Amino acid sequence: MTQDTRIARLEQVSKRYGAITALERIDLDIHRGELLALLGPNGAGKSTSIGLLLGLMSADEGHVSLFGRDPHDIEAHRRIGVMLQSANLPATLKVAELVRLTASYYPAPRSVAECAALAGIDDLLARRYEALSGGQQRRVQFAMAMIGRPELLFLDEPTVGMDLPARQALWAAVRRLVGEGCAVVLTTHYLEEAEALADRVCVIARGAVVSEGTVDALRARIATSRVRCVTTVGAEIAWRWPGVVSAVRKDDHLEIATTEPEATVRRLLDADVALAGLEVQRASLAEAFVDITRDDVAHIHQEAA
Ligand SMILES: Nc1ncnc2c1ncn2[C@@H]1O[C@H](COP(=O)(O)OP(=O)(O)OP(=O)(O)O)[C@@H](O)[C@H]1O
Repeated sequence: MTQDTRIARLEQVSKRYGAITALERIDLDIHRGELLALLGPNGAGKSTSIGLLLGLMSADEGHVSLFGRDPHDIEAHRRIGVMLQSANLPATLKVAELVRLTASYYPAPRSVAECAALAGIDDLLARRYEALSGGQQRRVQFAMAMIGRPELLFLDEPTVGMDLPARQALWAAVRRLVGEGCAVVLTTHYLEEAEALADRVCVIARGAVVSEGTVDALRARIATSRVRCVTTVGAEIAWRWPGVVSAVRKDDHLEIATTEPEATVRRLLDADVALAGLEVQRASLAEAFVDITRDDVAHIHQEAA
């Protein structure tokens, strides 16, 4: 018998806010040790899904569980860490005090020093929280979310407001936590963030899961690759080759979309011995996301019109 690795679940869950249906019979499993990226357009139901798993609200229908328990259960809460989009923290406390206070809630927390090093906040410990920049506050919130050695960490748009080095440092820290066996649920609108970190991606739109799989599986839904090079070969010639979906000349570059990149590259090299600057790119997760959610985004815009 295979071991059940599911540590958090939404089963056929519906959630309504008055007349608005935020989630409609959604199923979502989070497995031990995985990094699950929860993606979707604005208003898709990501925060509501997380809110239900955290016990911040109750489902109208269906079943929600956290470590096999009710999500309000204090024992379940001691096994999770949370970084939400907004955090109401006592602003006048120093960062070290905030981190220590959070640690006291957990049975076997990291030391403040270890946590500060991992979150990159050593130089902020003596500062008052309210005096920090937005990006610095996010780093402190991350430290507070992981000081308890959670088995499951919820990160809701964790890198909003962070500069590139801070973002990359957080990615490295998240990778380390996952390497130690911590499961992570990440919501983000930065698709390169999901691409860099996720084992599995779940795309939610209009309250339901519309696509689920590895980053590679989602990218593979887009069959075309881009081939770009400096060449004298004309677009009208490339159009005739098998697999070529489009060919466009931009200054001295030829840009080809093709379902058979290897065959296209072979043709190009045969046709032009002086060809230079060859680039071949598979579809990105961002392109796959646009494709998967195209109908839903169009629907949202129609409703707004
Ligand atoms: N407190 C609330 N009262 C009424 N409607 C709400 C409330 N919270 C969320 N909604 C609605 O429920 C739907 C799902 O919202 P939710 O915040 O879960 O989406 P999201 O995917 O997290 O969006 P975003 O990417 O914008 O954060 C939206 O239509 C939203 O307007």
